[in-house]
Amino acid sequence: MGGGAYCGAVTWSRPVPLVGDATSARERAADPAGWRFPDEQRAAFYAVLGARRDVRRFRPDPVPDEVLERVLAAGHAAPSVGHSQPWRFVVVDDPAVRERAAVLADRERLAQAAQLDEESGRRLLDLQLEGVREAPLGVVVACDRRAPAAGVLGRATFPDADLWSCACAIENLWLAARAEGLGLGWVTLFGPHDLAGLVGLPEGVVTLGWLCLGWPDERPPAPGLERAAWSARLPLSDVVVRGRWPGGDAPAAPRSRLRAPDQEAVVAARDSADDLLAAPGALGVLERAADRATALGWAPPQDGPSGTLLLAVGRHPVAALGVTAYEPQVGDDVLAAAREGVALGPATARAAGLSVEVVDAGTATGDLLSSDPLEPDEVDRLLAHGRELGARLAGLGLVALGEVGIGNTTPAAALAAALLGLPPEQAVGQGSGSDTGIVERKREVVATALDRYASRPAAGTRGLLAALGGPEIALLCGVVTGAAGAGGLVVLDGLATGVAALLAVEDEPAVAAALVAGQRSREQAHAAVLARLGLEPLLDLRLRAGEGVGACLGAQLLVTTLRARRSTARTGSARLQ
Ligand SMILES: Cc1cc2ncn([C@H]3O[C@H](COP(=O)(O)O)[C@@H](O)[C@H]3O)c2cc1C
Ligand SMILES: O=C(O)c1cccnc1
Repeated sequence: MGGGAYCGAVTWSRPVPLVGDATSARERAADPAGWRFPDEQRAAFYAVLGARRDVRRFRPDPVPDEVLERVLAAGHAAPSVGHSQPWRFVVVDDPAVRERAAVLADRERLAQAAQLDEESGRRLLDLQLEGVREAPLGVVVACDRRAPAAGVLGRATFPDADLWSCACAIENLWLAARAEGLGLGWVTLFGPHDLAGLVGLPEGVVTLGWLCLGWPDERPPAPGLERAAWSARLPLSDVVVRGRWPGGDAPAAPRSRLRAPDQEAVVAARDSADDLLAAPGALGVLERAADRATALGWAPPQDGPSGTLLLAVGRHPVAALGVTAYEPQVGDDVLAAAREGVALGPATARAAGLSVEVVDAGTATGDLLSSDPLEPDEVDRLLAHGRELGARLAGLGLVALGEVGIGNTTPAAALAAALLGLPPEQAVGQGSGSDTGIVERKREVVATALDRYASRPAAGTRGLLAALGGPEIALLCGVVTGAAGAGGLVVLDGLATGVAALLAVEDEPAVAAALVAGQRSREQAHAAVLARLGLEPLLDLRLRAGEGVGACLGAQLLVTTLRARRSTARTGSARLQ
C-alpha cells in the first residue's frame, strides 16, 4: 500500500478518450434518450422527410456548385454494407447526353405501357416523365459490384446488400435536395444496360437509375402517383407486424423453459466495467466472458475453490472398430487415476483452484456403426442425472466440463456433423493421436451412422443422443442445462463438451448465456461447433487432452480476470494521497 492514506476528497477520474465516444456508462444510464437532437431540429428533420417528393418538372436555372456538392456529400454519407461505399455518382450536365437519356426513357415508357392493360397504360403515359430533359443535371447512380461479395463484411450472406447501400445513398441525396429546395426525381424507366452504356459504365458496375436534379417547377404537397390516384400511402399499421408474419402457421410455442439473464443485469455488468480505470475493451475476449459471468451474478470467492471440474467418463464399443489409437482399457486407467486426483484433468483442476467431481456415465450399448449407441430411456436417465448434477454444482461456483472416453471423438464428430450439416471429412479429427488409417475408418463409421440417422425422422436432442451420442456426452448435455437453469456459469473444454453444450442450446436456447468457451482444441470440428454457439475461445493452445484440461485453464484465466477487476481502481473512488 506504500504507506499512503486514503483521502475521501481525491478520487480517480474517468479516462476520457480523446477519440471516439467520450460518454460514460453512467451518463448513458442516467439519460438513455440523451442522444436525441433538440426538439426544433427533430421537427425540421421530420418535416423534410415528410415533404420529400419525386419531382418531375424543373426550371432551367443552374444549380450552384456548392449546393450540388452538399447534396452529393449527403449521398456519400449514407450507410453501406461493411462500409464498402459502393456508390458512384455520374453527374451529367451535357444537354446532348440528357437528351439521349430522355429518348431511352421515352422508348421504355412506350414499351412498358404496351404491356399494361389499357387503363393502366394510359395512366402511365399521362405521368410526367419530362424531367430527364428539363432538369439541368442528371445523376446516374451506379454500384461498383466488382469487389467479391465474400470480401465485404455483411455481403457474404446478403450479396445484394451493396445495391441496398446505393439505395440508401439515393434517399440521402433526395432528402438533402429537398432540404436545399431542390427537386429530385428517380427515373428507372430505362433498360439498365442502355443507361449504363450511355455513361460508359464498365462491366461489373451497374446502375440504379437516373436522378433528375434541379430547381423544381412544381412544389407538390403530396406524391404525384397518389394525386394521380395510382396508389395511396398505406396506414402504418398495414406495414408493421409485431414479432411474426401474421397468418400462416400458428407461432411455434417457445420451447425454452429457461430465461436468459435479465437484460438489465447484462447492461449493468457492462456499465460496471465502464467505471474501471481501464480502456473499454482492454481485456478483449476475456472482457466478454467476464461480463457474462457478472451478468449471471457470479463472482469468484476471495479464496477457496472457485468451482468444480465435472469429469464425465464413458465407454464406447465403437472403440473396438479401429477408430482410436488406444485400447479401451486406457480409459479405465484414466478413470482410476481421476478418482485418485492424479489424472491430467483433475490435476489441472486443482492447480487452477477447482474441486473435482468424477462421474462414471456408463457404457454405450451400441457400436454406432450398426446400431444406436444409446437407448432413448438411457438418454433420459443420463440427461436427468446430468441436470441434477449441474444444478447442484452451479451452487458451488463455476462448472468446468471435462470428459474421458476412449473412442469418443467419433460420436462427438458424428453429432457435430449432424448438428452443423458438415460432411464427415470436415467433422472427423485426429482424436487423441490417430493416424490416417484410423481417421479414414472414423470417417466411414461417421458416414454410416449419419446415414442410419438420416433414414429415420429427426427427433431432437434426445433422438440425436440416442442415435449418435455416448453416455458422457448425454450426461454433460444434462449438466449444461441443469447448471444454466440454476443460474450457473459453465466453462467448456474440447469437442465433446462443445457438442453437449450445443445440444443443450438446441433444446433450450437460453442456455447459451451461461456458456464460456475455455479453449479451441485441435479437434477439427471444434471451431465450427464454437462458431455455431457464437463463442470465442479464451485460449487456443492446440490442446488435445480432453479431461477438461482446457476448461480448467480457461476458468483459471477467467477467475484471474474477475479478481483483477474487483481490485482495479474505479473512477470516482477514493485514491491514495
Ligand atoms: C491416456 C489418455 C488419456 C486421455 N484423457 C483424455 N483423453 C481424450 O482422448 C479420448 C478421445 O480420443 P479418441 O477418440 O481418439 O480415443 C477421450 O478419452 C478424451 O478425453 C485421453 C486419451 C488418452 C490416450
Ligand atoms: O479436442 C478435444 O476435445 C479432444 C481431442 C483429442 C482427444 N480428446 C479430446
